[in-house]
Amino acid sequence: TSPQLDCAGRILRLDRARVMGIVNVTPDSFSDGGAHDTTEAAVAHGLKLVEEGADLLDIGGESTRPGAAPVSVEEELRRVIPVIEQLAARTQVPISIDTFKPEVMRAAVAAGAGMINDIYGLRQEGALDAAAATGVPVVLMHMQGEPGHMQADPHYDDVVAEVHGFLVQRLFAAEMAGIAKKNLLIDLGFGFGKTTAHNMTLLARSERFLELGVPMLAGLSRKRSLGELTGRDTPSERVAASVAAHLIAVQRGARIVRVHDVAATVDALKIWQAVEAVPTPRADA
Ligand SMILES: Nc1nc2[nH]c(S[C@@H](C(=O)O)c3ccccc3)nc2c(=O)[nH]1
Repeated sequence: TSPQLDCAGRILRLDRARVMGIVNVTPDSFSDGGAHDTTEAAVAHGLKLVEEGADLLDIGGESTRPGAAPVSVEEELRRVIPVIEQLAARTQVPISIDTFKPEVMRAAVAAGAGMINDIYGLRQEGALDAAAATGVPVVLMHMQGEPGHMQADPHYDDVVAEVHGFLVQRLFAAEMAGIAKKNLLIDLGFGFGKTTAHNMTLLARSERFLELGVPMLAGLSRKRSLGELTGRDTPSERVAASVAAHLIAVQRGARIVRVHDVAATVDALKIWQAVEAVPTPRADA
């Protein structure tokens, strides 16, 4: 049986790389920031990404960009719950909640989310128990430091070994908390306490993490490192770089890519899948 994730009843097959579309529900990312506008615009954006071919959506109510103001539980719930309810009702794809707050995890799954995406790798107080109680798959991501200062001066003796060790520890903690291994995914956390050199080293050596035995998610979409490498100072000018980076991530083992530009990424992966489908010549042929 080919690998798959049961996202609260919505099955995400991992027989081929899957595309996770990003839906940010942060007032500053929509028109006048009014609550109704924000919900409506976020739902419309999510529906558009599914039309473009997204296999699942990632709903985030708190920007974790360096320097972003923290958001209260109440405010984050006000932002994400209506969007999750509407998208779960109007699409068939699994909905992931991008949060590190236990209360938001529980409420989001109750509202229809089928996956938890936690940039803190369930390290916040109560997060392990909350995630275990929901029974949905969880993405455990590596981050060095905190969003507020993680990019000040990231340093590793051996970035691959240190990220690997962190993920081994989080996988163990999650399984000890009662989360089945079939419900666990890992993510190297590109841009979370890493220089561009660190990010490229991790991307180059992604296959090293496959021995952990769980699907890997990669998120490089429009990130600063891609801007540094291309000279594209505006995130929306980093589409080609993002597509290239995610194609490489898939070639080196990633099973899910978290992207803004769904249509472009879906097209690129179709070419990859066509090449993957070509049978390997028989040794004696
Ligand atoms: N699992 C997983 N979740 C994620 N959430 C985000 S937020 C991202 C942004 O797109 O703004 C971002 C980029 C750089 C700094 C802060 C926030 N990035 C990921 C990721 O790489 N993996």
